[in-house]
Amino acid sequence: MSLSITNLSLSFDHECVLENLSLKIQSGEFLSLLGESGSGKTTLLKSIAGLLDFQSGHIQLNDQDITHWEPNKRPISYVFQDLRLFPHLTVYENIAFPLKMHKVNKTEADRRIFQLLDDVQMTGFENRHISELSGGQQQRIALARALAIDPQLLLLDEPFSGLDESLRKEMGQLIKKLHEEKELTIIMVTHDKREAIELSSRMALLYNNGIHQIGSAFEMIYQPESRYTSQFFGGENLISGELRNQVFYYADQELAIGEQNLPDGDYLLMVRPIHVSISDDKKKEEVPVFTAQIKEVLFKTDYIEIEADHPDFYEPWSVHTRNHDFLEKEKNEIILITFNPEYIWLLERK
Ligand SMILES: Nc1ncnc2c1ncn2[C@@H]1O[C@H](COP(=O)(O)OP(=O)(O)OP(=O)(O)O)[C@@H](O)[C@H]1O
Repeated sequence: MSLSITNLSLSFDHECVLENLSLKIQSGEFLSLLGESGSGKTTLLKSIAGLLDFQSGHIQLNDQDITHWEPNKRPISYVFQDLRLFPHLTVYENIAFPLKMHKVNKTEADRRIFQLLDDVQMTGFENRHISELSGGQQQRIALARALAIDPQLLLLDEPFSGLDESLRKEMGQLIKKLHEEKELTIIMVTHDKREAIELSSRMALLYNNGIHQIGSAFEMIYQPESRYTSQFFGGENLISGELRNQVFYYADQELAIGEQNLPDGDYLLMVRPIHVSISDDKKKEEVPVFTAQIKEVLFKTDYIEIEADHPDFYEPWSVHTRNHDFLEKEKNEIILITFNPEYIWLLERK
């Protein structure tokens, strides 16, 4: 099932939240919606589900315009952040609820419920009350209930919030498995970038009442269209310079720019920390080498992060190393840092 949103605009009390937002997703896609708090992620999800009235715009599923359809007539399921399970009903009754609404007969309902319990690894829990389940188990039941009507589109609003890290991982794997097995189309709101990167096929970043950038994890992280996207995905190292005839001039060095075809002008060169390293010596093959001053040495779980500055850096750079000797380094000490010129990206300097 493909989804197409065209020029969606929505305001609350004259406060614009979404403006002329358009989005297309293909059947079987898994899209993550990311953005700062208040950027409109839940509002977009609820608009798709028909739970909010919007001022203008159209929503199509395949080629059918569903803009004015009642929420319960849409082949869409929504898993709310607070799950909204019925606490006084059993697991069985919770999953049976949407099936009753859709007038599915008892034999077929039983078949689906027991299959779903198996799918979410909750076989044997059918007679438990919701209050007798852990947070993670409740999430699984909410997911099973959402899948009961065999939706063509599954909307997940921060489905793993409130779970500890190992349960988050487990739930993530479960959703990924169900996505693949059932060929579901999924849109998931999340605050967790790593989760979005690991689970979804594309990501959309909401900003300024619309989709600021949409693309694969690689595009969002290594080929951001703006400083906003690059900052959102963190860890940017920037140096100012000028592009002339596909050659970038910065500090006292120059670099041929291959992949990006940009007009001449002022740009920021971006390098992700993974492609920046500490150089022991000024070796010939390491062309870009900077003499930088240590600002901070931070112990991270699996690596050491060094913040180092140079007069031409936009802000201090973040350099990661696994060499524990660097824990002994003091502030203001000088180190040589280099980067891999194959993994650079130019951003407009605004
Ligand atoms: N029912 C409502 N009435 C008035 N304003 C609302 C309503 N629902 C949301 N808003 C406002 O719309 C904006 C977008 O809210 P929304 O919940 O979509 O953001 P979000 O990106 O999902 O945020 P978060 O990440 O914090 O969940 C916010 O400024 C919010 O205060």
